[in-house]
Amino acid sequence: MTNLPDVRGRRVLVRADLNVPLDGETITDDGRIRASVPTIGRLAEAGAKVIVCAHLGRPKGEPNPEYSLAPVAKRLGELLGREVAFTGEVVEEFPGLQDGGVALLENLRFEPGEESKDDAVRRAFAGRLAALADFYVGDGFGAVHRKHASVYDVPQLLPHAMGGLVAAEVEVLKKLTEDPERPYVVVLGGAKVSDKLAVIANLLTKVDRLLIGGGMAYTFLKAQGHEVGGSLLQEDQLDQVRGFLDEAAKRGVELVLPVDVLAATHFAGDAPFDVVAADAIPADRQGLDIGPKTRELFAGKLADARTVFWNGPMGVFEFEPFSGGTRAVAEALIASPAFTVVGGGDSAAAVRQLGLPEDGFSHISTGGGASLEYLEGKSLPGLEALQ
Ligand SMILES: Nc1ncnc2c1ncn2[C@@H]1O[C@H](COP(=O)(O)OP(=O)(O)O)[C@@H](O)[C@H]1O
Ligand SMILES: O=C(OP(=O)(O)O)[C@H](O)COP(=O)(O)O
Repeated sequence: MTNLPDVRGRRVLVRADLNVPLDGETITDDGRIRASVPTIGRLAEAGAKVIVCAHLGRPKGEPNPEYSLAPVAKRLGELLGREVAFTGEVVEEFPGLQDGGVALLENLRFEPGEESKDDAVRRAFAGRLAALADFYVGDGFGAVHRKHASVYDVPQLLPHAMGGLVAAEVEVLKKLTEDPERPYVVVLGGAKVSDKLAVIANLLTKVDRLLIGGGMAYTFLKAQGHEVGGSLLQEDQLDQVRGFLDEAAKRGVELVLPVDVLAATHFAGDAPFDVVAADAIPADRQGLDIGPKTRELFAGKLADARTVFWNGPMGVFEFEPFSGGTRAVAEALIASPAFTVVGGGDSAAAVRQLGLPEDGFSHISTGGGASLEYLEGKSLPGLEALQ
């Protein structure tokens, strides 16, 4: 941490990314909590009164018990080896917090001010958060691309510092932006299709190859004129995607799409499915994973890469029958001598859930969208505010 004066006895607000996958109240992967522990622990050791704030999921500005951070408070306490105070309030002063004590606020996205596009509304909420503390530490790397109150506005109201996690993530990603060894391949998948389509225009100016799988692939297949049945689709971005296909061809960037998929009857782990050609998805089916030919195709396209960034699972890996594509890409990266970076909450969780060795990658980042926007060369609100 830089620029932070002696914190003993002072109140420090830490913005962390604790957006972990949950099954009911059970945390299925605690990677992001673990990644947040060093900064929080160090501040507590130094005698600060640490108030942690974070979001979970996308509850859209209103309280929703499904997205409560209560299970996260419990897990954070276990990992820190100290009690974490949690009252279920988004803005809470914790007057009884001792020096070295840690508290967690409830999900910031329960308040409309957190994500508001209206600067005044966002700043008003930021003011309430800033009033809780004397200092701010920005350590939620996975959210630094969001112009949200806790990420962008609060650091403008308080003396602030960049947390160790954000600093370490940026250090690694810098290597990918400064003269990456080629071929440079980016693999995109996952479900945040709209967000990730937005980064492709810029990536096409930087990479040699772009492999597209997961829920991202179907908007491309549809843009090529194929039916995709009930697969994930960003209907309003088809024209934009046609533009990417043209632009890639013009620039000589290889844009590689699935040639086959696992087409399931519905979205469930036990749904019947068939392997079908990517241009022959039946109308009553949805693609939940890339097929075996695509796995081989993608592995081949990764074999000679010297730099790889991968964000977004290739299928619904949470369901075992649809985890094979994600496993195949992960294994291709593990086998590769390239500089390999995996980013994203679910992508990192997938690597761990599939029992793959984390040290098989050069770096596993806690941020997917944040990493992609950094690689685009964009200025990220949460980094800008910490400069
Ligand atoms: N074909 C698909 N259809 C629906 N969801 C998919 C598909 N492929 C992957 N997904 C889902 O994408 C989610 C992860 O997406 P995303 O949040 O974009 O990744 P990350 O968190 O790594 O950035 C996973 O929960 C996975 O089930
Ligand atoms: O999960 C996250 O991003 P990621 O899926 O791109 O890794 C971050 O917590 C940001 O969440 P958001 O994409 O709902 O703003």
